[in-house]
Amino acid sequence: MSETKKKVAVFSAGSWGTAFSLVLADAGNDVTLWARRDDVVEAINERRENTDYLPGIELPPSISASTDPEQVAADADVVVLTVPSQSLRENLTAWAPIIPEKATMVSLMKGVELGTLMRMSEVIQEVTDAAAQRIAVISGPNLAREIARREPAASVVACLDEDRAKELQAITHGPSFRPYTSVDVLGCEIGGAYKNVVGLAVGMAVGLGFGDNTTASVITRGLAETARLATAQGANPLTLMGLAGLGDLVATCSSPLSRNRTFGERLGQGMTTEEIYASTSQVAEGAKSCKSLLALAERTGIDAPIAAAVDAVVDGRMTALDMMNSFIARDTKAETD
Ligand SMILES: NC(=O)C1=CN([C@@H]2O[C@H](COP(=O)(O)OP(=O)(O)OC[C@H]3O[C@@H](n4cnc5c(N)ncnc54)[C@H](OP(=O)(O)O)[C@@H]3O)[C@@H](O)[C@H]2O)C=CC1
Ligand SMILES: O=C(CO)COP(=O)(O)O
Repeated sequence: MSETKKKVAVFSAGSWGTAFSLVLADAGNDVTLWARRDDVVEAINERRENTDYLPGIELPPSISASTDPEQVAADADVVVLTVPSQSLRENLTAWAPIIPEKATMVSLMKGVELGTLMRMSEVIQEVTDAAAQRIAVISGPNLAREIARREPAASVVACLDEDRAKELQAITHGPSFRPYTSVDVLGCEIGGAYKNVVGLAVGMAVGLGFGDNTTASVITRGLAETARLATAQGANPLTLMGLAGLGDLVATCSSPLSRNRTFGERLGQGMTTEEIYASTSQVAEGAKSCKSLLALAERTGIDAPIAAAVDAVVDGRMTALDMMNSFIARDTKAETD
């Protein structure tokens, strides 16, 4: 449990921002949530519930919300960022001037920026001009709804500054949430972004009606692909075997709560990407990040057959069934397990 109460600003009040606010509140901190819509702020402050994203979950008085970023960021010790990956740069450009200079910035996002191929911590560093040691990442098997229900879960707090990672560990450790520290920011971020792409592939297999042999094969080869890219970029291979790698991959690929797996399942059932976007506003980060991860793999000289095939299905250049067949076909460089 938190020894020192901190003031934490959380941008924004989607499913993970709200659930993570509960983690912070349970650990004894004061949390201010930024939401861009008045109705979300009113529901949180008046009804003590985020009816849009976490209906039925009561929010304690230590969590308040506002649409005013300046009010949210004022005097914050920690600023948590949890907007969709592809809008982070635009959002943070507006918020950078109001973030207190001493505050630790924490990314909860799992994606890689299109075009620049930057990880979220790199975008934060570039936009705010902060030292990399001031930026942390929290990533692990943390499906928002299960966290909000206080089901036990663990996660990784990664920061190049180990003392800062330990401080964040202390202020997030609560009755149902167990954070572990790491200095491997890169490994955690590649693990978090890649598992969404593998979750899409597994969802496609499920949507096509395939069983556990298929999904286990995709998960395992997906982990190999993730580890190949992450280690080539400089990550510790053990990170990919931990909570932010294998742990998150298993949670995402097994759970009907995962938006990426659900998105893949719909593709597997024959819906197009456009039809899926028209049917839901929920974020499936892997549908965008597969392109960035594929480009990152190409730039690094790494074979990434699952990311390539997922990208082709998302773009409508390949059917989900062809993707599964390409997975079995002997058309990649990898021959050993
Ligand atoms: N949900 C989960 O279980 C987990 C999610 N994550 C990661 O957290 C990040 C956020 O996901 P999550 O909370 O689930 O997403 P949600 O779809 O639940 O919420 C998205 C939030 O971002 C806001 N938003 C959407 N577009 C913009 C924009 N252009 N500018 C500013 N705000 C915007 C939404 O506001 P509005 O309601 O007004 O549209 C909403 O508050 C992702 O990177 C995801 O991978 C990580 C771990 C767990
Ligand atoms: O990152 C997550 C669980 O750790 C959430 O996964 P989805 O974004 O696929 O819902």
